[in-house]
Amino acid sequence: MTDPATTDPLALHLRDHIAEARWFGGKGRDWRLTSVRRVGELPGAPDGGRVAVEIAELQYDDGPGEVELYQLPLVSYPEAHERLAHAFVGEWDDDLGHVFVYDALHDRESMALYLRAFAAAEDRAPAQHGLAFHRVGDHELDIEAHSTLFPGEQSNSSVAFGEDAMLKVFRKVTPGINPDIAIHRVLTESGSDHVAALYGWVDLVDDSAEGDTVQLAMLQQFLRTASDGWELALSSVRNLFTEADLHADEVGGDFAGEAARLGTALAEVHTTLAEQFPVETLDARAVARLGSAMHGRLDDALDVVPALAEHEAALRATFDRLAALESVQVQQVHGDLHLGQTLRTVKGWKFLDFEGEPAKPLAERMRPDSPWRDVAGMLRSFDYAPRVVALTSMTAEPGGEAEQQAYRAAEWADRNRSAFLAAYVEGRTLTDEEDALLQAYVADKAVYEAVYETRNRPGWEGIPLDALGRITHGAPHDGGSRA
Ligand SMILES: Nc1ncnc2c1ncn2[C@@H]1O[C@H](COP(=O)(O)OP(=O)(O)O)[C@@H](O)[C@H]1O
Ligand SMILES: O=P(O)(O)O[C@H]1O[C@H](CO)[C@@H](O[C@H]2O[C@H](CO)[C@@H](O)[C@H](O)[C@H]2O)[C@H](O)[C@H]1O
Repeated sequence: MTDPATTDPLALHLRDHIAEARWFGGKGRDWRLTSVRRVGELPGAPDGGRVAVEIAELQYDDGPGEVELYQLPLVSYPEAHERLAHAFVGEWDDDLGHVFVYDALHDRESMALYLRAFAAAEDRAPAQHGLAFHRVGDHELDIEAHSTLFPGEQSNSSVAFGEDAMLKVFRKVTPGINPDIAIHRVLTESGSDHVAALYGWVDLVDDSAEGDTVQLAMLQQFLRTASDGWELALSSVRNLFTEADLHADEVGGDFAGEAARLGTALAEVHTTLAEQFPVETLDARAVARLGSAMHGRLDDALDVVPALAEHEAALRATFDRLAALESVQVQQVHGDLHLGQTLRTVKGWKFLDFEGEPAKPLAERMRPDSPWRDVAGMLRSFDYAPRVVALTSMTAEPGGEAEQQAYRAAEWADRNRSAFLAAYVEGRTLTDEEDALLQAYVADKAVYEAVYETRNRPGWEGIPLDALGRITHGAPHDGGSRA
């Protein structure tokens, strides 16, 4: 196929735009832009311009024909706009004449069109211009609110509307149900206190998308005054580290109360998800497959992180213990939980980003899993927080500050893991089966992290590797509450 980037001016400019975008997940890989398709337009015209949603299809040439779709809302104006210079995509001729094209998420006029389209929509709204805007609940949107693009966008782009609402525009899109929208919707409609309420979403309704809807964006409550759980945990650790003579339970910034509240909140979310989505019992064969999947991930990880070999035998025994269980109950879970996916508000903890692991195919992300996967994700995060503070602040003197900090890091992690877990299970002791599941999920996550850190944050791989050293030597609170 001819690379459209060599012929079409839009594609030519989009290729560079995508390559440099922070949300583009294929950086460093060998890829081509195979098509760009205009799938819809926003009703209304800002300053004689047009806001259109383009879907770019990318093909990776370094793997077995992998294809990805990326969403680009673009605004075309007949004149250049200096205020949008930082969001400039390119200029070319199209049916509007000569146009100056910008990333619409940076443009208040364009984002106001989104807000108005939501305000005009009702649930199950018919598609307009290829896009269908849906509403949930009866929250009255502040349609005068100005938009502000969130700094530090990662896999997606989020825009706040004043203090009222937040639009998350999914960048990499896949035909089918988006778990973030589906789960937020169910939790909102069932009155859960532990998510930012869903106000609406946008679908692309398009025959050429092989009959499948593509979910493009979601609008939700903006938790303006909320604090990021990861940042709160880091500042609690810093407090501990500055009080050299005090223990974790004696310093002002002790996090254990918050950790316990997080445990309770997660248990409540799991209960609601179990009520609202199907719950299944995996039989012995399916459980064995769960164990095999963990072995398989370890096989792959060993190629990337040779240091894992030291823990291989013990890890395999941990996975075999899970694989030997007669049955396992599975349900809808978060799937990618860590402290960075939590926000503390005056009304308690909220969980964010129910997209699951972005690297997994969509169908797999909505597949029921054990709730212990989410618990394990949080336990790993409590291990990370003090290690990250120590890594970024310690002076590595043997026998000096470094050793003392390592000791205190372990103390902080133990205290908060225990508080979280005890609250999650309401103080009871884990059964043998639960312990086997939790140990296996914690180990599986740490193996994943060893690969993630090796690829993304060299210097941090010691965090999961040290944890694996402890886990495989039976440390009590790294993955269980029974010892
Ligand atoms: N409803 C909300 N209100 C306020 N801030 C939010 C809200 N949802 C997410 N955020 C902030 O935006 C950041 C990115 O959100 P997230 O859902 O994790 O997006 P992404 O998929 O891009 O990672 C979060 O770290 C959080 O700080
Ligand atoms: O935020 P994502 O859902 O894309 O998750 C990826 O990035 C995370 C890092 O931001 C990574 O999480 C790991 O590091 C965190 C500290 O930065 C720590 O709290 C987590 O426990 C640890 O797993 C996550 O693994 C990766 O998938």
